Amino acid sequence: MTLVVFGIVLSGLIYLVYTSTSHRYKQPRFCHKIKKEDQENSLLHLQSPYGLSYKQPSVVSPDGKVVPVAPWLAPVVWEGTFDPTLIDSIYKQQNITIATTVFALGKYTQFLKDFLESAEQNYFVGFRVHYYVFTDHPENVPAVKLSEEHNLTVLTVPSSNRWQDISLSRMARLEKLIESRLFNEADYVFSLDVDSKFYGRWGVETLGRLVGAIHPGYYQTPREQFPYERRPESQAFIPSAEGDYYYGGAVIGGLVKDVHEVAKTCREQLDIDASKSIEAAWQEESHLNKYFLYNKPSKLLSPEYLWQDFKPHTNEVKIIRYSQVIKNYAAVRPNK
Ligand SMILES: CC(=O)N[C@H]1[C@@H](OP(=O)(O)OP(=O)(O)OC[C@H]2O[C@@H](n3ccc(=O)[nH]c3=O)[C@H](O)[C@@H]2O)O[C@H](CO)[C@H](O)[C@@H]1O
Ligand SMILES: [Mn+2]
Repeated sequence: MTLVVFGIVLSGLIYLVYTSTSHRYKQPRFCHKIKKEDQENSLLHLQSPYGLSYKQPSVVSPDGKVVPVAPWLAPVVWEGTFDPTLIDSIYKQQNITIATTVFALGKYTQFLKDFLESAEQNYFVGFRVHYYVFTDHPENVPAVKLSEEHNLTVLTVPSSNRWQDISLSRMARLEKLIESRLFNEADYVFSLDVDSKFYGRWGVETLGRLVGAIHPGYYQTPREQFPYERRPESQAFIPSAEGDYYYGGAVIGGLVKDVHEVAKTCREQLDIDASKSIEAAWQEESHLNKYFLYNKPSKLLSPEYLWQDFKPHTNEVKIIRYSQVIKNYAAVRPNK
C-alpha cells in the first residue's frame, strides 16, 4: 500500500517537474556533457543567467562620448573605432561570402530598388554578397545592376494578410533557408529590413560571431522603459530590472551557425506563444531582445548602423550608414 502511495506521489512529482520546465524559455546550457568540438564552440557563447542584477550599460557616457565596448567586452562599432583599410585587407584574405536575407512582401516590394541600389554603393563593397529576396510578387523585384561579386536569388513565398505575420515569419524562413542552403553557400548572414537605405559604409567591421544593432529610438532610455514584452505569459517576457540595450529587429547578423541558433530559438518561442494565442509587443523583435539578453552578441552595431530618417541628427552619431525610410504605414501595410 505505502509503495503504491509512494509510486503515485513520485509520478505526480515527475509530471509536475516536467510540465513546469517544458514550457519555460530555453535556459542556458551550462553543464551538459559535450564533445570537445561542441565544448570549444560553447566556450565562445556568452550566456548570462536569468535574474542577474547589474547596472544598465550605456552607449554614450555622461560627457557625451560614445562608449565603444559593452560590459561583457564586446565591441560596439562606431565611426573611429576601426580602420577601414586595415580591416578590409585582413578580411580580403579570407575569401568569405556574406548572405543577406531581405523580405519584400505585398507593397514592400516598392522599397527594394532603393535598398538594393544603395546597398550596391555601400554594403560590403568588394566582398562576395549573396542577397536572398523573399517575396510574394517576384514580378515586382526590380532589375538592379549588381557589382561583379554580388548575386541575387529571388525566393517566392505565399502572401500574408497581416504585417505582423510577415515580420515574425522571417525567423522561420531564415531558419529553413540556413538549413537548406546557407550552411553550404555562406560564411556570415545578415537579415535586414527592406524599408531602408544605405547612406554610408557598411563593411567587414560588422562581422562577428553574433551581431545585433542598438535601436536608435532607445539608446538613452532607462531599461524599465524599453518596449520589451512585459507579460510573463509570453516567452519573450523580460522583467523590468533586466536588460542591456534595446536591439532593433531590423538587423540580425553573424556566423551562419549562430544566426541559425537565433532564428531557430526565436521561431520555437514564437510557436509556443502562438499556441497560447499571445503575440509579443513587437513580434519577433521582442523575442530577439530576449535572446540577446541571455545570449550576448559578440559584436554590437551602434545606431549608425540602424537609424530612422525621421530622427533628427545627434552629436554622437557622426555617420548614418543604414536608415529606415519614412513610410506611410496605412499605405504600405496590408492591415493596421
Ligand atoms: C527598425 C526596426 O528595428 N524595425 C522593426 C520594427 O518595426 P518596423 O516598422 O520597421 O517594421 P516593418 O513594417 O519594416 O516590418 C519588418 C519587415 O517585414 C517585411 N514586411 C513587413 C510588412 C509587409 O507588408 N511586407 C514586408 O515585406 C519587410 O522586410 C519589413 O522591413 O518592428 C518589427 C516587428 O514588429 C520588426 O522587428 C522590424 O525589424
Ligand atoms: Mn522596417
